[in-house]
Amino acid sequence: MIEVTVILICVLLITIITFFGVKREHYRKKYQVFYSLPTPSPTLPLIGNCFLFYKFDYNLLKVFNLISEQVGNPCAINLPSRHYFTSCPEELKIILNHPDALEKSTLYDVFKIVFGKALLLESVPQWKKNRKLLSKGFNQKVLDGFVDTFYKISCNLNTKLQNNNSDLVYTFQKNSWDNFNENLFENTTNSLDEETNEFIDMITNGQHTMTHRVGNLIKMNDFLYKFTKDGKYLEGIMTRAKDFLQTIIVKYKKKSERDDQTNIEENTDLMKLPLLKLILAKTDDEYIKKELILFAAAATDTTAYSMAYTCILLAMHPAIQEKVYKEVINIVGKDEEITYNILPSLKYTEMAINEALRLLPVVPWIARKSTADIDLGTKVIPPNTDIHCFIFGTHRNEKFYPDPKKYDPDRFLPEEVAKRPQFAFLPFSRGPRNCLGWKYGMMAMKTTIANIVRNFHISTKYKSIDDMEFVSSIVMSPTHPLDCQFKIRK
Ligand code: HEM
Repeated sequence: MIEVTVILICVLLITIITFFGVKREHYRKKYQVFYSLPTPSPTLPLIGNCFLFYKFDYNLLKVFNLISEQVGNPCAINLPSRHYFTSCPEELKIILNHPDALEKSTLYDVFKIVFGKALLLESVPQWKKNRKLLSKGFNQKVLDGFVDTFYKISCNLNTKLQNNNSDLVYTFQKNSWDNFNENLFENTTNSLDEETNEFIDMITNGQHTMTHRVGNLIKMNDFLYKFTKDGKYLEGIMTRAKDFLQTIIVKYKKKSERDDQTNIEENTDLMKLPLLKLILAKTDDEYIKKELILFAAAATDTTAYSMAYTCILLAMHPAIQEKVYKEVINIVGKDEEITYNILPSLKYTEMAINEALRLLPVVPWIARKSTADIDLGTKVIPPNTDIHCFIFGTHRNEKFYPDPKKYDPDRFLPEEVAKRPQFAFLPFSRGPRNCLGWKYGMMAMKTTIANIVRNFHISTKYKSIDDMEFVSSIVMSPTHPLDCQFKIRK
């Protein structure tokens, strides 16, 4: 009897070992290329390549540029689990369109403290529902209705730029904040007339504080983080931000009590429905505030930095600036209002902005997570792998952009665009989970830049983009005030 039991146990053990052996071999073969990708060295026990974040003081741009240059691209990074890193347009096309790469990377978990269940980080099933609903706040009719505000506020901006003593980026942040409040919160702010703005400061400081969690194993732990100085600081910011939003919500609710009570969720033919109304239709108070914070942050910083970079690049290239000026004068005139129907005709202005977004992409990096195999043709990425899409690297690849550091809007002539892979240009990301506000951003930037250029000669001391230095957390910002002068055109 004992002998039979021993034989049975042996057979069972051999079966189990063979089963796992075959499975392991199958796994190894399937993901062989992925597991043999080069990684930055050294890879340290427990922390892998996380030390790179400390080494470069959490400047993600420096870390990713170093990896690109030294290891090559695509490659893998150990953070401490194995992450995939690419800036190759053909791969980005597969990844960003893939239904199993719509989840956000676990690295973004550090931002959940602020954005929580908001659209940017929400997991896929709920994200799909929310995205469908909130997209209604950005249909073309709604966006066209925003342009008179963009124009009005850009006129106020011009009066400030004449004697601009404050930081260029800060001035543009105030401009974007006023745009955003009036268009999307139905709340008039005059931050351009104020010295400082608390909410903008919170967005800037909060973002840097959150990024310092990436790669820090203690700070990445939510429980421990609460007891750190940064954790307490961030909690303070959140309380103040929520108080601010509460006043907007109360104001809006009072106003809408007087309006007719439309059932927003069921109404499918909404021509002009502000984003705030769509978000407030939800019942979860915590969700509402985090979604509002996300939109405020997403809309303010991104467009502000991009407009500041466009101005600097135009200042560095007077001939290009003159071409934009001539287009605006020919199409709009010197003093006429810039209206929504004119915007599509400002083609060269758009090319100049696109080229600025290519050269200095305000969001230089995004990260997703695979929920199943992602077959890239040359390799298969396993499920549960973090995937880093290094947009900055794509935009500076000389294969698609010869002399990549040169500012040349003609790269965006239709015939030039047609020569490149579509995913070689992705400042707003691409695919179903791209930037929801990209059209809003482009329309705001076109109106504002056109109105600036027709009124000012812009100049700067910089001769090349290498005269400036940038740091990247979520958005890429300069490490110093930007030098830029605005002299009124006679
Ligand atoms: C120059 C301006 C802007 C740039 C370069 C930009 C860029 C981006 C990028 C790269 C993403 C990440 C997409 C991904 O993970 O694949 C994103 C997401 C997002 N952006 Fe923007 N953005 C800009 C302006 C705006 C504006 C003006 C708004 C709102 C009014 C906005 C709202 C959002 C939202 C809600 C998401 C999350 C989308 C989702 O996960 O479904 N963005 N943006």
